[in-house]
Amino acid sequence: MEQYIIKGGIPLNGEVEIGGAKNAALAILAAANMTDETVRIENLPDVRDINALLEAMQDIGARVERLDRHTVTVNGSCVENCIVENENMKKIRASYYLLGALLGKYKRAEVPLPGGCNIGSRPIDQHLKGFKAMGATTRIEHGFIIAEAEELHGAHIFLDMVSVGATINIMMAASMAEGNTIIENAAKEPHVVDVANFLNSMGARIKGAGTDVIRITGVSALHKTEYSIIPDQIEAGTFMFATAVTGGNVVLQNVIPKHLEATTAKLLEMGCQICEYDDAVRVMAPKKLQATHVKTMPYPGFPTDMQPQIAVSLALAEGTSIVTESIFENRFRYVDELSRMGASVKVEGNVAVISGVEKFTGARVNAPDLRAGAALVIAGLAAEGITIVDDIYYIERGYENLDEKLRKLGAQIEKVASEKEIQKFRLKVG
Ligand SMILES: CC(=O)N[C@H]1[C@@H](OP(=O)(O)OP(=O)(O)OC[C@H]2O[C@@H](n3ccc(=O)[nH]c3=O)[C@H](O)[C@@H]2O)O[C@H](CO)[C@@H](O)[C@@H]1O
Ligand SMILES: C=C(OP(=O)(O)O)C(=O)O
Repeated sequence: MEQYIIKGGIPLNGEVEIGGAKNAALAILAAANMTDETVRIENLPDVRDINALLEAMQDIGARVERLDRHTVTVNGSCVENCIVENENMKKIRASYYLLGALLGKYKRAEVPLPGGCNIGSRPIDQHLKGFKAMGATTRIEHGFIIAEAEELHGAHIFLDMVSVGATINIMMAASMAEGNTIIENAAKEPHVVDVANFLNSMGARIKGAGTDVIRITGVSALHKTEYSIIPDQIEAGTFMFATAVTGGNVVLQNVIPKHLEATTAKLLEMGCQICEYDDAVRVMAPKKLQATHVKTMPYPGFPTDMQPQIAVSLALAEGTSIVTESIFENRFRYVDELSRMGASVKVEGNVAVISGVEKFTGARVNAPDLRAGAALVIAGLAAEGITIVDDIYYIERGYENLDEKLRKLGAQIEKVASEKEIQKFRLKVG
């Protein structure tokens, strides 16, 4: 089991390159199986979830070629059966995108019930409701969701809540259904738009992605394309809070500043200065962060995937902050770990009341999930002394070379795998 070991207290400084968006890339890879022609995908993050999905696609017969670390070609013409048995697909959330993609193309899909971060109950009833409205039957047997249809037809679908996964899944299946589909109360996240742009570049006819009404006219076949994935707004936001909390000054390259607006607005309220360029942003931290309140919301609101990172930063701000988590019911599991480092946070239901403290002190903590894990790394960067973050497997689901990127910004952080390596780090940093 690997850990991150961090000697905190160093302001981050310099430039960091942000990778492609995991949550866009996962859906785009699944959608790449919807044509018999070869699709080239660039700016793919090299993270565990992506590699697990690529492996599962190969298991069902897709031909995947890695041209370089961030570029693949996918050819789905050899997909032999639509039964996804790969064990890892139980663990990741985005395996559900194979349902929409395979159902759209082959009118049949069998996929394990998805996993992902343990941040709430995470039902997929809206995905299934959409498929049913398009003429599919769905059932759950032996841990698999089976969706099949004689033929898929367009439908008018109202989502009961704003769901990124359901919006994208329905959009994929509807791209190859007969006739017109309308998705109302659709998610507007940048990755919904990215997946729509990708499908359109393959010949799909999707309009309105990025608004809450998406209209899709089904086509009978999709064709080859070359596509570059958008930058990861959550990776970018994570580095922005890491900069803020360490009192640093960092330029993030390869970002779309518009996608970061909710994060930027909060950092400004907390006293940071932000400069926006065409495809970069600079974050300059103040001497002391100020408290603020935040509520997670679907895009363009403040992202739930950034909630632990802002909460950790507020725990070191001057004053009392209120963080309300309105998307997932179990996304404060990191708070006990943070308390070990000296944070003062009281959680009641979906609200955390955070009284800023003067400093954190390093401790050994567990990453309970992906973003909470990243947030604990941020806490370690700011803490006095040494922090060890266990279970970094979760963090690596969604961050490529987090330790390396932080080291380039001056942080003292290393990935270690044994007590011996931990001791070596302690001796090195003094
Ligand atoms: C792989 C991926 O892209 N994961 C992202 C995706 O997850 P995911 O697609 O699971 O999140 P959704 O947007 O679907 O979930 C939003 C809310 O709707 C509920 N819901 C959703 C679908 C459904 O059928 N029924 C239902 O009740 C969920 O429990 C949650 O409370 O969007 C989340 C919200 O931005 C992000 O935190 C995740 O990082
Ligand atoms: C919650 C997340 O991922 P997943 O939906 O894959 O669990 C995330 O990316 O923060």
